[in-house]
Amino acid sequence: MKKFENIIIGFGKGGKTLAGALAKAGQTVAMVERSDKMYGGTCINVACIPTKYLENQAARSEALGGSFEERRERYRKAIEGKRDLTSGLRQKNYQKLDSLDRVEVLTGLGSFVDSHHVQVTMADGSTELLEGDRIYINTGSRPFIPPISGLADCRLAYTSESMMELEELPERLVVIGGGYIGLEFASIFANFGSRVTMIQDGPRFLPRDDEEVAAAVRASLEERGISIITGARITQVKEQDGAAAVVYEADGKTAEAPAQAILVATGRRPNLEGLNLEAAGVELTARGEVKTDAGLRTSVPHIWAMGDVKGGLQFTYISLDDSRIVKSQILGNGERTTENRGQVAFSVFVDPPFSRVGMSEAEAVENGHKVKVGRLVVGTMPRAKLLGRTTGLMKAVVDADTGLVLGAQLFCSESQELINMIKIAMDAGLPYTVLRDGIYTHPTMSEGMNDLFAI
Ligand SMILES: Cc1cc2nc3c(=O)[nH]c(=O)nc-3n(C[C@H](O)[C@H](O)[C@H](O)COP(=O)(O)OP(=O)(O)OC[C@H]3O[C@@H](n4cnc5c(N)ncnc54)[C@H](O)[C@@H]3O)c2cc1C
Ligand SMILES: NC(=O)c1ccc[n+]([C@@H]2O[C@H](COP(=O)([O-])OP(=O)(O)OC[C@H]3O[C@@H](n4cnc5c(N)ncnc54)[C@H](O)[C@@H]3O)[C@@H](O)[C@H]2O)c1
Repeated sequence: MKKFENIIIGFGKGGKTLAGALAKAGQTVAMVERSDKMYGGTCINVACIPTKYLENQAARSEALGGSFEERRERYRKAIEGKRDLTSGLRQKNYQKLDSLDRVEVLTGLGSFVDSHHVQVTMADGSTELLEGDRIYINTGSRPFIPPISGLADCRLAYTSESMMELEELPERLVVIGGGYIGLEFASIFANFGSRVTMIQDGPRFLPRDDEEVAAAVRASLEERGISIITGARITQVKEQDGAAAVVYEADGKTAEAPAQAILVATGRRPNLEGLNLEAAGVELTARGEVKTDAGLRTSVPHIWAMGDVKGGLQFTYISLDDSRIVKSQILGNGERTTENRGQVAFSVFVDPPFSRVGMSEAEAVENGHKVKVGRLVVGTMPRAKLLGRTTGLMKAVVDADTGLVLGAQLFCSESQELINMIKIAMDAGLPYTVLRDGIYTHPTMSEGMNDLFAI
């Protein structure tokens, strides 16, 4: 049996960052990762980085235009390029931890034996027993596959991960789900040249976002040829002769969407497979997530959880911040918690990207604020014009009494960068006039703040 001060199960963003910090502080760490294809976690291998690479390649391909055959060839090259990128990152991530004297990386499935012992089962079936003073669960999430008749057996149905290994560009793609993965893949494959249909169950497109901005996002996707069906009940997936069809009911009618490929993007659930949490006495929430307090401690005092496995927002930067919170508990003064981490912004990388932070106008009013709303049509901005990226709308919500920024929704080129500036202003408690009256470099999208906040 090997003894460590810290055992981390899962080589995700939170886990690897914490491992480095603990080792730097002189502590020993065992990093347990079940797959040699996943060093560095979901983000760099099968999620954020490869999707954003493909998003960039797809936009370039769309700009070049050409026949479906030419687009198909560019798609194949992009898949190859994506593999090179992720394998390079994976190797770097492994080396970065493996090169640390106090860290040992063990490649095998981690399972609790009791609250201080983890058994690691390697690919060849051999096992190693570890003892840890403190244990951290960072096992991420996996796709939820809804119980739709014919879906589980359909060979043309993919998750986001298997879809990115698809060698051939499908002529027709049906995306099930209108969340972040659904939107990003719909946008990517439309830019590569597939005919895309997106089907979601809920009646409202982007249900948590400002209606006017959501309508602008929808109109832009539809103009790009993506067909969006909301309020649908999918009843069956059919497959015959190398083609598939998604059967659904919407507006009181039954219809079929034909497909060469179906992407299932209906949410992700905590990855607890094989962990044997009961043996450690770690409790789950009613939703099946690892239950944690504001310091990310589980129901067992020397076990913590970070990232997707503990539920809540599923983003790489949340897992990263979770590691800061745990580090603050273990190595610091325990001040940082989930309650004081500040505003969390989101960006969905459609083309152009859509980003938000804080409250929408409707949410602010519901929360009892008297609001002032700024609105900017992106097509009027010099930067948007010179880039030829004139699609978009920005909205900002300000508390009319205090002048504090309550939120912003930006659908425009570079919104994934702009939103962080607004987040900082909100965290710092700056009045909106600081953004309104700032001197910005020109010609940039940032200078839009002068007009957006001129309210
Ligand atoms: C297609 C897609 C695109 C995304 N795009 C973005 C984006 O642009 N920006 C963003 O911020 N977020 C994005 N996300 C979300 C983001 O990827 C996740 O929130 C993040 O990767 C979760 O990290 P984590 O630290 O919780 O764990 P992960 O990175 O998921 O790591 C968990 C690790 O644990 C391992 N593991 C699991 N069980 C065991 C076990 N029992 N023993 C040993 N090892 C185990 C897994 O193999 C895995 O390597 C995207 C997600 C997807 C699916
Ligand atoms: N840019 C980013 O930061 C980024 C990108 C991709 C994914 N992610 C993360 O990954 C997570 C998972 O993404 P996701 O898109 O799978 O989940 P999601 O929860 O965002 O969306 C799921 C969608 O599927 C729909 N749905 C569920 N069951 C359905 C059914 N039977 N028929 C039709 N529609 C159905 C839901 O209404 C919803 O539109 C997200 O929480 C997100 O945080 C982030």
